Amino acid sequence: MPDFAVNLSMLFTEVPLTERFAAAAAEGFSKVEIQFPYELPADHILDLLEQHKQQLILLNAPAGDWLAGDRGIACHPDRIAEFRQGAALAIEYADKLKCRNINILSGIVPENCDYALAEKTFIANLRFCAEECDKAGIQLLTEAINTQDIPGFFLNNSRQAFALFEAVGHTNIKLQYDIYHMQIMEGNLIQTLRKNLHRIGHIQFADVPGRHEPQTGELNFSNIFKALDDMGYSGVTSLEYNPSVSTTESLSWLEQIA
Ligand SMILES: O=C(O)[C@@H](O)C(=O)CO
Ligand SMILES: [Mg+2]
Repeated sequence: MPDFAVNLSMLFTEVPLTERFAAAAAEGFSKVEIQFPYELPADHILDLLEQHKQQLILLNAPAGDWLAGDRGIACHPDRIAEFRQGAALAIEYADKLKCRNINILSGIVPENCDYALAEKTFIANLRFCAEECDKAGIQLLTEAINTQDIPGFFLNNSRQAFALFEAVGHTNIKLQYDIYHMQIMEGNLIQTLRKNLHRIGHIQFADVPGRHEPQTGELNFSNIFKALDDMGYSGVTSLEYNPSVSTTESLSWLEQIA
């Protein structure tokens, strides 16, 4: 079975972020991820991780002004300085929290922005971060996100990601493969994972449709997890779904299929 982690930004939201570490530990999770940890000082998060003997395995770099509609700014030509400042903050948090993976969100292509310029900006920002993360011993990731949930999101399928990696030309960049987004955008999950495992650094999942826990939609997670084992995937696989019931109740699939 995969090495599971739980996303504390989407699960255990019944309680404030500071209490989710304990809630996750009570359900047996020793690995956690947080999309945007910046609302808490890194020292506070470190205390919580140590208290609950947990490892933070992933955080996102700041993604602009989420409430104003930003979903990342790495492809925004006019915000390169802001993006790089955010990347530095992400590395500072990751360093302090001993977190070995940072995810960069490309963002939505800005209105009236030439697509080629957005692509060029994203490539340059990924190259810059790949190098900065490399120096800090951190794996840089970027995630493809479906365009139903986020219309206009620049990076939205695996083929596009792998072509971009060629253009970036740095070894320290891998795909954060989110099974939920990829089922919506391209399907063919197991074959894509198997063929590209060497370029995939982290996996997340939710069922489709609805983005809820396994067994609520169309995906056969029992087969997917078995295939990941069979292909030798040794990374972490994270629960990143909106529970359709309470978080604790939503975990019943773990006993049934995992
Ligand atoms: O899939 C997602 O939505 C996340 O992994 C994420 O980081 C966007 O904030
Ligand atoms: Mg995801």
